[in-house]
This record gives sequence, structure tokens and C-alpha cells, in this order.
Amino acid sequence: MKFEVLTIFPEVIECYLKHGVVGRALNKGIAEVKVYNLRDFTTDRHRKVDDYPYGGGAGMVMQIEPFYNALRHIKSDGIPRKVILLSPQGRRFSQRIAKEFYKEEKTLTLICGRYEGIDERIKAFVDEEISIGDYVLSGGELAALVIIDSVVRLIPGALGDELSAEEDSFMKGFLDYPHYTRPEEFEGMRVPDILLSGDHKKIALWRKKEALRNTLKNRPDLLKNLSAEDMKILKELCSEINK
Ligand SMILES: CN1CCN(c2ccccc2CNc2ccc(C(N)=O)cn2)CC1
Repeated sequence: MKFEVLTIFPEVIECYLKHGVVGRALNKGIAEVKVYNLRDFTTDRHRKVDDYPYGGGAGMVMQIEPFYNALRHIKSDGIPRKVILLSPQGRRFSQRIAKEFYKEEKTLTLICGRYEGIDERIKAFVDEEISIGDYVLSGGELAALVIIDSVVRLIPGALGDELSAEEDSFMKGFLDYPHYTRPEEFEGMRVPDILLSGDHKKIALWRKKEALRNTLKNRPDLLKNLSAEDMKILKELCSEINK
């Protein structure tokens, strides 16, 4: 899986890619990220990437040329790409879309805007506009990193052998269950005994129940198309809560 990022702050992207799961996946060659500094695709002495908005108003707008020049340079290898603009106006990103991007196996070219945004004519070169959530960021770089991180985790081998992307309970459509590690007691708070029992069947059941409890509490909208088994656990949970 290949990614390309167009940004005026390449260090922001490169720094994140040195660490953790994504860093290891890149080192293993499981994924590849190329970062392009838009200023390298300007033609003036000051390497300008922004200008005053037509129609007036506060702030500056990013010019189309540096993006166009960068895309033309990148596309000269003729490899199929999906060009994605990260913006507050985009289609809402989700795990489902991350899987969609992974399965398509196309290079993802991520366009990061700054200032008040990018000249609207950029849309002529964009395949998809994606938002990572309903909030305004100073730039598209964090959104680009969210896409890269969530898609890289889906690549076989990225998470190391013991874990798998399927393990992410969000993949199963629920919120995660609680996690504990040493010490067994901290400030009077003990680890639930079930987790010390070594009874893996009971532990799995407890984890499913706690995942359903968390989902019921924070994201009841995710509780749809439940299996008969999950429905049974949920009913048990509700009767406990309503005691
Ligand atoms: C103050 N302006 C900064 C620039 N911005 C803008 C406008 C157009 C494109 C990119 C950006 C970069 N910002 C982003 C990007 C993504 C998200 C998201 N939710 O995915 C939120 N914000 C508009 C607002």
C-alpha cells in the first residue's frame, strides 16, 4: 500500500511516521509513504503557496498551481491513484471507508490544505473529499495521518503476528472492552477477578458483555443487527442495570 502526501509541513507527516506500528510497517516495507513539500513546486523566489482571496474577506487562500505542478509531477509515472482532499466538507471517514481504501489497493494521494482553504479549482483534480469528523483543524495533515494510520493497520503483518486488525473490536462493530495489566491492585482499585481466573471462555464472555455495556452507554447507535448470543448478553446486562 502506497501513500503520497502533499503539504507545506512535511516534517509534521514525517515525524509521525517514525514511530510505532506505522513506523515499523514502513521499515518492514509493508507500506510506503512519500511526502511532497508544496513549496518545491512553486516557481517564484519566495516559494509562495497562498494569495489574497478574490471577493475579499480575511485570511489567505492556497493557490492551485503548486498543487497542480506537484500532481502532474507525481502522476507522470502513470500509476493509478485515488486523490483525496482532506477537508471539513468531506464524506465522513470511518473504519468501513478505511477498509474500502485498503481493498482498492490504489495509491492514496492525500492533499493537505492550510490557511482558509484551497482554490476551489483543486476539485478538478480530486477523486474524493474526506472529513475525519465535524471539527475544524488548522490543516489537513492530522486528517491525512488518521487515514494513513487506520489503513496501514489493515495491511497483513503491520500489527505483528500476535495481534490482527480483526481483533480491533470496533471492527466487530462494538466499542472496546476494558483492558488491565499489573499491578493487580492500585489505589484500592482491583483488577476484576474473572481476568485472573484463567478461564478463557468466561473471560471472552465477560469481555463481550463489557464491550456491549460500553457500547450501550456511549454508542447505542452501533447496537444493530445483533446476533442471538449478543442479544442474550445485552438483555442480561439491561436486567442487571435496571435492578
Ligand atoms: C480555518 N480553516 C483551516 C483550513 N481548513 C481547510 C479547508 C479546506 C481543506 C483543508 C482544510 C484544513 N482543515 C481541515 C481539514 C480537514 C478537517 C476534517 N474534519 O477532516 C478539518 N479541518 C478550513 C478551516
